[in-house]
Amino acid sequence: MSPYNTVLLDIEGTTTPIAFVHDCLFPYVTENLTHFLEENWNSSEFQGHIQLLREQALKDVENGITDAVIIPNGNESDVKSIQDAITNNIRWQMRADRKIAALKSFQGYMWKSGYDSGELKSVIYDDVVTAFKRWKDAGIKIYIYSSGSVEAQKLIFAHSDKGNLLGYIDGHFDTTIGSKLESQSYLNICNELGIQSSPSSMLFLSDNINEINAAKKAGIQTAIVERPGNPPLNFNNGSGNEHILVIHSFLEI
Ligand SMILES: CSCCC(=O)C(=O)COP(=O)(O)O
Ligand SMILES: [Mg+2]
Repeated sequence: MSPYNTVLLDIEGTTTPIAFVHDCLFPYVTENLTHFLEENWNSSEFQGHIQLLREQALKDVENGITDAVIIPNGNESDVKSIQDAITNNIRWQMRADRKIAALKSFQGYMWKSGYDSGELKSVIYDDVVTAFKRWKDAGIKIYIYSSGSVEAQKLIFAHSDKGNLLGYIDGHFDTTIGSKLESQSYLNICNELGIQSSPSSMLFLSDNINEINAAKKAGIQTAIVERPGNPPLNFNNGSGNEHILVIHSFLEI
């Protein structure tokens, strides 16, 4: 690996166990949804999130996604029918684990209540904190790029089992900069950070081979992170992935 002065980190499967996301964060949304909709119905912030979900559902239908759940507006339907449609829409998107900005920002908005009440506390791998300290001591900048919304990312690092880690992080990116599966998104991040002429000065760590390949194509250095509970990598000869550096802890870098 060549020297790097910026790291870009995925969250789920990389800094945080997939199990925390699927066994704690996602059930928090599905189990509390009905009550949350009733409690927050008159909040303008809440209605802003619902409007994003409504617009996304219309785009989904336009794009031929036949099982998309349309959310009517107040002129078209009564409150109970709208709430049922929102519930069905969110449950459908979460079953499919969609990495769509409207869903992700709604989830982040709901998780805030869970972190504030103490019901949620995130899990960050031990080596991540040690690596954060080492990188900071070496003057290396730390950025996050996750499908989770920026708000949700900040909550994960602020309310972790290792304490508030936000002070280590120089900035956050979510899919509003582009899909994690497209090289252009990584170039956009380099542009934002003013390192477009030297993308190889950045190291991207993720558990997802398709994200790693997209970042590599943009000229960024990469390593794939294999954590307990992540799906097996199965890099067979001929897959084209044999040369990708596999790590099990950030301290191997
Ligand atoms: C950071 S919010 C919780 C995780 C989440 O919803 C998600 O989609 C994370 O995906 P990642 O890109 O970090 O693998
Ligand atoms: Mg991930």
